[in-house]
Amino acid sequence: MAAARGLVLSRPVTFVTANAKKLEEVRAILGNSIPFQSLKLDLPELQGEPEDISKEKARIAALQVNGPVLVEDTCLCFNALKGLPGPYIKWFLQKLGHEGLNNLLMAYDDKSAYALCVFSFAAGPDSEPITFSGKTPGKIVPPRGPNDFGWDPIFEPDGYDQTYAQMPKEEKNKISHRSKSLALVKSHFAEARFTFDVKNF
Ligand SMILES: O=c1[nH]c(=O)c2ncn([C@@H]3O[C@H](COP(=O)(O)OP(=O)(O)OP(=O)(O)O)[C@@H](O)[C@H]3O)c2[nH]1
Ligand SMILES: [Mg+2]
Repeated sequence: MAAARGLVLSRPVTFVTANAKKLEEVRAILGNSIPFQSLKLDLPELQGEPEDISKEKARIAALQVNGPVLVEDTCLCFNALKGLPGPYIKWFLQKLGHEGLNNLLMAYDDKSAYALCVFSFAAGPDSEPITFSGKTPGKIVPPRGPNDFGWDPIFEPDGYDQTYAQMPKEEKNKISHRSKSLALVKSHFAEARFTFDVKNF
């Protein structure tokens, strides 16, 4: 059936990530709101500002998939360090661990931080990616809770006495950087009136 208005995507959106925990959360947050499939690829990442990193990931992903893609880049930003480690958190976490990340803030009273998630959508290899940013403020604390996703045990969102890791998943998914960013993605899809030509899926 032809769409009355808007853009028709003749292929499902592919969410490209090498991170299974991200995918799990994206599945839980999106539910059936946007039909998507996933592809496990570790995309190269530019250095620089979060939006530019995310957009470039989307450009590379759209070329590889040759169709519509969603990607995201996640940052953990310490206010005392003027936003660092930011997009480099993956490597800081890998090298320093939770204790080392806490130690980075030892010399500062200000332990405040924010989690930032920047999704990018590219309709195809020839389309300029659009970004959607979601931010959750909080603070860096000694680790509490299960250690099954990145820096969740050391991030305590403002207004909560639990770390992301201690919160039930549904609770984290209601207030997280990722869910805020995905809320914007969802409204973009609703406003742009993307229609999925499901017979091609
Ligand atoms: O505790 C966490 N709670 C989260 O909600 C969360 N989201 C991402 N991360 C971690 O932060 C780094 C981002 O780097 P990142 O965006 O480049 O991800 P990635 O390389 O793992 O996957 P991708 O780039 O293939 O999508 C990686 O170490 C991720 O594991 C999180 N940790
Ligand atoms: Mg990455």
